[in-house]
Amino acid sequence: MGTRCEGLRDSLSPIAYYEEYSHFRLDCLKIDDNKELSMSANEDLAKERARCDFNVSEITNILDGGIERTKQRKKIESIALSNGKCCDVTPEETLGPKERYENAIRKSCLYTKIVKDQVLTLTGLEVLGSNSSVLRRTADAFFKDISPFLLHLGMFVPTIMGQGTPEQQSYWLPRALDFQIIGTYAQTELGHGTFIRGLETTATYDPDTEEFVIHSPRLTSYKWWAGGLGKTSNYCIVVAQLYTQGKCYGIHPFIVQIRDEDTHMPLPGVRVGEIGPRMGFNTADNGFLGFDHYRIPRNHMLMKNSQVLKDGTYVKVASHSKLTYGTMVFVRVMLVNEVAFNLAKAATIAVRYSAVRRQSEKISGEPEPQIIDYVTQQHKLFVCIATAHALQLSSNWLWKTFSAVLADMRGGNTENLPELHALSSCLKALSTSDSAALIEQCRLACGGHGYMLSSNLPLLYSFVTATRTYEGDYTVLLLQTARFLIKAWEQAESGNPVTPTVSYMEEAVVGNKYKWNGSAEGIIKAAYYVAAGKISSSVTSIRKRMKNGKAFEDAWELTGVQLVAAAEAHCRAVICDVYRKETVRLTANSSPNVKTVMDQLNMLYLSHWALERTGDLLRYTSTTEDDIISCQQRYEELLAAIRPNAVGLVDAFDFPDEILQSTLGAYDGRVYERLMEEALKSPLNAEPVNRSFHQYLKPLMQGKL
Ligand SMILES: CCCCCCCC/C=C\CCCCCCCCCCCCC/C=C/C(=O)SCCNC(=O)CCNC(=O)[C@H](O)C(C)(C)COP(=O)(O)OP(=O)(O)OC[C@H]1O[C@@H](n2cnc3c(N)ncnc32)[C@H](O)[C@@H]1OP(=O)(O)O
Ligand SMILES: Cc1cc2nc3c(=O)[nH]c(=O)nc-3n(C[C@H](O)[C@H](O)[C@H](O)COP(=O)(O)OP(=O)(O)OC[C@H]3O[C@@H](n4cnc5c(N)ncnc54)[C@H](O)[C@@H]3O)c2cc1C
Repeated sequence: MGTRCEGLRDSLSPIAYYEEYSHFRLDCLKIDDNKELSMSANEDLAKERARCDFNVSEITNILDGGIERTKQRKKIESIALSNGKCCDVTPEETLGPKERYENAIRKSCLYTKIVKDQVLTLTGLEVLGSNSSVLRRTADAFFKDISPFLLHLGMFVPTIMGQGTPEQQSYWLPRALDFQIIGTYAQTELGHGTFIRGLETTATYDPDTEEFVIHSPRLTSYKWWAGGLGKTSNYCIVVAQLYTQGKCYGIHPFIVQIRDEDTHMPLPGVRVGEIGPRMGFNTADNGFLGFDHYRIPRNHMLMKNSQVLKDGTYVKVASHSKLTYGTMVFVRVMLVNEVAFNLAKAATIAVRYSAVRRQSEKISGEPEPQIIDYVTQQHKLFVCIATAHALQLSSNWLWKTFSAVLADMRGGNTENLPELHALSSCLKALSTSDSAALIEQCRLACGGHGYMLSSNLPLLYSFVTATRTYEGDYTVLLLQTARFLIKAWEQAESGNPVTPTVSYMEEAVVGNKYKWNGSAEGIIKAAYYVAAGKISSSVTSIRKRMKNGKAFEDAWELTGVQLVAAAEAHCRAVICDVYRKETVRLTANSSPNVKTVMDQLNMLYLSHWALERTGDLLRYTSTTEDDIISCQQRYEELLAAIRPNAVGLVDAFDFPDEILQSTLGAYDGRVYERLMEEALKSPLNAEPVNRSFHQYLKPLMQGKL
């Protein structure tokens, strides 16, 4: 049998090998008819569902944005899931890097075809319309890691939409949306990611040929990181320093063809490849890209915000200098939704597993309790459910804000752009950071089994932790928000009006201390006072340092730790506020039990953060130790109140098993059976004896090495 397994690899292509391989590995181990692998659902989970006291689909509808949207989502999911072979026969994580990439391309094409042929035609939807989050969610039934097409839809297409003229859009968008070309977004270089004004790739206009010459002058100017760049894309957005008539006009976006549309060979003057193994994103062929005096037509510069005329004259069209950064703002807004979705998956896995898993003894001799009955476990898990709600509702609110500012800008009004930039920066920073930390908390809450890739928690973590870095690093984005906050504080101090999200400053600049009251509104107000206190302390530090002779830039830099904390506190207060208001608004017509459980989750989130920040509350408000004690007591009561509904709450996220892709989190709770089934798929189990025994172990053990 072992010989049959070993011989097969040589005779088949890698993918065929892996598909074939899985069919007989069970007979290699002779356990394909193992009677112990029960097919019945877990009884504990069934009991949990029976004790849930609210209507699960009501909360599903709230999270989806209404009953009609739930229906639409389910329709799209069922079309996609019933077509095509969603899941891998062999887990993708057991494949080698090349096979894994090839498999990801196979699945991306399969999914794209299903979407194009069936979802779009049947439902009349647009790929990037209001249902993009549903397409993104459904895609997870096909990919455990990342599709190499993510950057095409996530950044290449949005950049053309946001930065191209109407003519450019009508030329490029139909080809891109029909997947006749596949693109990515190459901005970051080996030497610079954060400081984009320092990018080194040049685009020099040549009026004689009406072309731009794209060039990478040195190693550090090589583009680095773009997803789908290594092997998949034949076009990309390249962000480069624009030179015309001997002058540099700063960074601008260009559409650059990098591979032949027929042969897919890199074009002369283009050096492109994949950057090598990474902590995650291993199926996304993140790439490098360099140019040797590579020429592109003049009209491949995206010219909505500024233009280079045929004679080389530079014309600025946009009224705001930072509109070139528009794609980043758009993606930051999208990412809040993205991480809320991934956190909801992790919470579903960990809560269901915690209802199935029994461990230790609470009382000697008694049956082992479900681990979800330990209050410490509830403390780890329920905040994850609450945070997923908080981020989902904040993301919907941010999207509305983004759309309103975009509409204003279409009419030439960029007045609200700074506030949008400050908001999207801090919400991106905090949502990605919180989600990464809480997904890791879910993994830890699942003990040893959480460490299995088949639980899907490590993959979720490796994906989400990257979101904290890409599209603007956490610290860097909070410092951007801090710039806005400090200016707003100075405006409030001098009695000038400030924008809505910082209106709390008008009251706080007077210097009153806020008296704690444990209501939801009271905690939110206290959170705003903490933010105001931290902003005020930062302003004082900067002024003191400047008084002592420091230049503003140095004083700012030396106050950096406080500024980041101030921006974090501001953003936390905004999330608390939005989460509260949206919960009240969205449950106004809900049944009483739905209202109650949504309110409990909301209060849990607010109390959790009050307790996490007791030092700040004691410092910046009139909160007393007794107030903290009663807040702690309320928090523990909430854990107990939520406990019976915990499984119902994660069921309300409504993830089909195909999307969750987790041995620990499946709806039926057959955790141990699934763990064994997945273990048996390990390539190492395809043969009873591995050849390394004969090559190395046996000679070592017999002293013949
Ligand atoms: C159909 C088939 C399907 C197939 C299968 C596919 C599966 C998918 C399915 C569906 C998909 C649907 C789509 C879903 C999308 C989901 C999400 C998408 C995920 C995409 C993955 C992305 C991967 C990663 C990509 C990247 O990382 S790209 C690179 C990003 N890089 C950065 O973010 C760099 C960060 N740096 C900066 O932003 C800036 O340099 C800076 C830090 C802001 C500093 O800039 P600088 O010019 O130096 O400014 P300052 O001097 O600091 O400030 C001056 C001034 O400007 C203001 N400012 C700065 N930025 C902005 C801005 N953006 N807007 C407005 N104003 C800005 C700043 O506040 C200052 O103002 P003041 O002077 O007034 O203070
Ligand atoms: C998985 C993944 C996918 C990516 N995909 C893409 C893509 O498709 N296209 C693309 O163009 N790019 C992509 N990137 C690159 C990404 O946008 C950058 O890595 C990110 O913007 C951070 O920049 P950096 O790597 O230069 O970090 P750095 O800026 O070098 O940061 C390193 C450290 O320095 C600190 N730091 C930097 N500047 C300051 C400052 N002013 N003040 C205080 N601290 C500072 C940071 O906080 C951080 O701790 C991707 C990255 C990853 C990890």
